This record gives sequence, structure tokens and C-alpha cells, in this order.
Amino acid sequence: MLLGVIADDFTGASDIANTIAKGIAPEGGLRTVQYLGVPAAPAAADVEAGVISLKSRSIPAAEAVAQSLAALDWLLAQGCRQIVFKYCSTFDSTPEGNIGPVGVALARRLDVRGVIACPAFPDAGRSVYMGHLFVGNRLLNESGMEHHPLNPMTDPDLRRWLARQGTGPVGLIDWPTLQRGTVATRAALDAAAARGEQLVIADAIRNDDLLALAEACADARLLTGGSGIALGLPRNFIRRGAAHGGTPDVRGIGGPEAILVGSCSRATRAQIERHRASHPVFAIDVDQVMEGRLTAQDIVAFIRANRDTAPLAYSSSDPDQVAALQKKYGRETVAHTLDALFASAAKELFESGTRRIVVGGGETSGAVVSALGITSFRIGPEIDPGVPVLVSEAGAGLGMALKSGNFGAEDFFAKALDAISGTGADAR
Ligand SMILES: Nc1ncnc2c1ncn2[C@@H]1O[C@H](COP(=O)(O)OP(=O)(O)O)[C@@H](O)[C@H]1O
Ligand SMILES: O=C(O)[C@@H](O)C(=O)COP(=O)(O)O
Repeated sequence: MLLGVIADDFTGASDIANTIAKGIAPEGGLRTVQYLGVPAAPAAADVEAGVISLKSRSIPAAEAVAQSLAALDWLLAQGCRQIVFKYCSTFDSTPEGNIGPVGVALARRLDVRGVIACPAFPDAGRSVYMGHLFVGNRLLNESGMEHHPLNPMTDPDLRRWLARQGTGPVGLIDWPTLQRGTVATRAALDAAAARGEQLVIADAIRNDDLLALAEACADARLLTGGSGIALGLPRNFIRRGAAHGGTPDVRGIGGPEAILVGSCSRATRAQIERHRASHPVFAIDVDQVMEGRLTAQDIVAFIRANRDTAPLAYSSSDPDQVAALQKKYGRETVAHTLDALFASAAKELFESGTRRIVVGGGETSGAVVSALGITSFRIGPEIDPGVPVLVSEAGAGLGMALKSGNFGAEDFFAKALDAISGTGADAR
């Protein structure tokens, strides 16, 4: 294994696994596997990139650090030459952590400084300029992310946000420096390291900027960022002759389907509305869930009753309703109750033969996949930017798509089910 990734949630992991498996033309990508948690056994010999999915984005910082270091140990034991810490392209975190503490802990363990921190993902509209994160043409804190149920992002200044997480001084490679080329960028990173800056925010507004950063960091032991930061990394290995390039084959998965959605993000809510126009949908009443009057059995019954018609069950609400529910029951309590609800519905559906499951939302995906007992996925074709088809490596066969809240076109959900069943050797 050449390249190892520690991802702080499951959708984020499949996003970066997609980037690495796909690579860029003409070289292509690396043979990539997404692992669900730190594997108990060594990787298969043919795997060139391993992406470990943690569920560490919203847990206490000390636990996130411990899990990330365990993932690092496993990746190093597989021979990884380069490590990426993958977090959200909208920098999802709170002032208490976890991006800063995990980034610093990994840097310390690897004994490196001047480590890139760049959440930019231009294909999904995320860009960083002068250390500030934009979503489309809005600053992060005016993009809808200020209403996120678990980590409201209220400040677009990434250096300031990281500093609040106790990282010590944070550097900046600004866009003009990046434009001066690889040598200047490397020199700026070295200077940041010499000043004791462990993490360095890097600007990037186009894919070319991400490729330039990857070139400047070809020998870096550690990078951190969104999936975009990995865009040019496979090419580094392939050009040096360490990997062959190309893309892997995966087989399509047919069978009964379910769509489960706990994301309350703006894009997801629009996708649900689009799906509703021509498919059965079940709006989960959160009050009823909290009072124990609506259970996983109700979701399972709805999905079974609507087999072959792309049934979708969702708890998603608009920001006002989310705020009211959180005030009534507590932020963590609502989230954990709903995550557990989706997890047990998915488990029952899988055990009774559902073979295509699409999930909306990172936390929701983490809860669902953990309940299914799947340990690894091969990466299939990209459905929309950042969301690939996933096919389980072992067992009865399960095809999934784990959609980040903000990703995907409006027709995503129906398209994802088709992509899972249509996945073939020639689909990539
Ligand atoms: N109606 C709701 N009110 C409050 N919280 C909700 C509601 N529906 C879902 N949630 C919770 O909000 C969180 C959404 O996060 P996540 O699944 O990561 O979505 P995203 O990818 O959009 O961030 C989940 O923990 C989910 O259980
Ligand atoms: O970088 C991204 O935006 C995604 O890969 C990601 O991490 C998504 O997280 P969720 O929005 O919680 O699904």
C-alpha cells in the first residue's frame, strides 16, 4: 500500500476513495479500498490506496485523536509512504475540535511540520482564497452551513477556526504564492515549518491549484484536506513507476432497494423534493420517534410495501424545524436517536434481502454502515462528483452509495440506484 487515508466520516471516505480510484487522465488512479473502521487484518496485496473510514468528526477530540492514531499505525504497517487526513470540504468541526487536534497529533507522530490543510473541492463549489472558505459564491458562514445540526460553521476564516481548536500558530500558502510555482510553494511550506507552524492553510480555487499543491507535496509524509487534496497524488506515484494506474472493475449489484436520508442539508432537501415528484417517500415524524411511537419497523414496512419503486424514507427537516426539535430534545439526543433508527432499519432490510442501499448524510451513513457488519468496499463509478458506487468486498453482495449532505444533483437518489445496478466492468 502506497497511499493511506484517514477519513473522519464515511461519506467523506467514499468521496476521497473515489478521487483516488479515478485519478486524472491520462494516468488514472490507484487500486483503492474503503475500509470501515481500522481493519483487524492486513490489506490484500493488490491494494495501492487504503481509505480508513472513521466516525470521528463529531466525537470528543481526545477520542478522535486516539482513533486517528490507531488508523495511522495500521496504514504505516501496510507500508504507506504518504498519509492524508481527510475532513469535510466545508471544514465541519466545532471550536472544540476535531480537525486541529487530529491534524496536530498526526503531524507529531510523523514528526513533520508545515503540513498542508486545504478543504478546497472546486468540482463541488468549495474554494479557499486568502485562507477563507467559500461554497459557491458565498462565504462558508452564509452558505447554509451556519445551520448544520451538529457543527454550525459560523466563521469562514480557516486560520482563525483552527486556532480556536488549540493548534498553535497556523500558516497560510496564499494563492499568489501558489501561482509562483512548485519551488516557491515548497519554500513557503519549509518556512512555515521553520516558524513552528504545524498546519498551513493552502488556498486553492481551481483543480489546477490542487494539482500544483500535490506536486509540491509529492514527498510530504502527511497532507490534510478535503478530497480535492488527493487529486494529484495518484499521478505522483504512477509517474514515479510505483503504481500502474488505470481504474478497477466492479460488478453491478441488483436486488431490492432502499433510500434512507438523515441529512438536513440544503442540497439533500432539494433532492428529496425532486424524488417525491415521481417516487414514494416517507416523512419520518421526529416527535413520534422521540416519543417511541414510530420505530424502525415502520420504515421497514414502508420500504417493503414500495419495493421496486425506489422508496425513500427521510427525517430531514428545514433549519427552523431542526432548531425547534433540538431545543425540545437536545441536539445530541435527536441526532443519536435518528442515527440509531436508520441503522436498525437498514440492518433489518439488509438481513431480509435488500441489496441496494443509498444513504443521505455523513453521520447517517456512518451509523447505517456500522450496523450492517460490512468491513470494506471496492470503489465503482462516480454517480455525481464526490459520490461513487460502493460494492462490498465480501459476503452476500451489497451495493451502496453514501451521499454527503451537500453533494449530488437534484436527481441523485434515483440515479444512484440505477448506477449501483448498472455497474459493470466496462462502466468505468
Ligand atoms: N429532523 C431532524 N432534526 C434534527 N436532527 C436531525 C433531523 N434529521 C436528521 N437529524 C440528524 O442530523 C444529523 C445530520 O448529519 P449528517 O447525516 O452528517 O448529514 P449531512 O451529511 O447533511 O451533514 C444526523 O445526525 C441526523 O440524525
Ligand atoms: O468533503 C466533503 O464535503 C465530503 O466528502 C464530506 O466529508 C461530507 O460530509 P457530510 O456532509 O457529513 O456527508
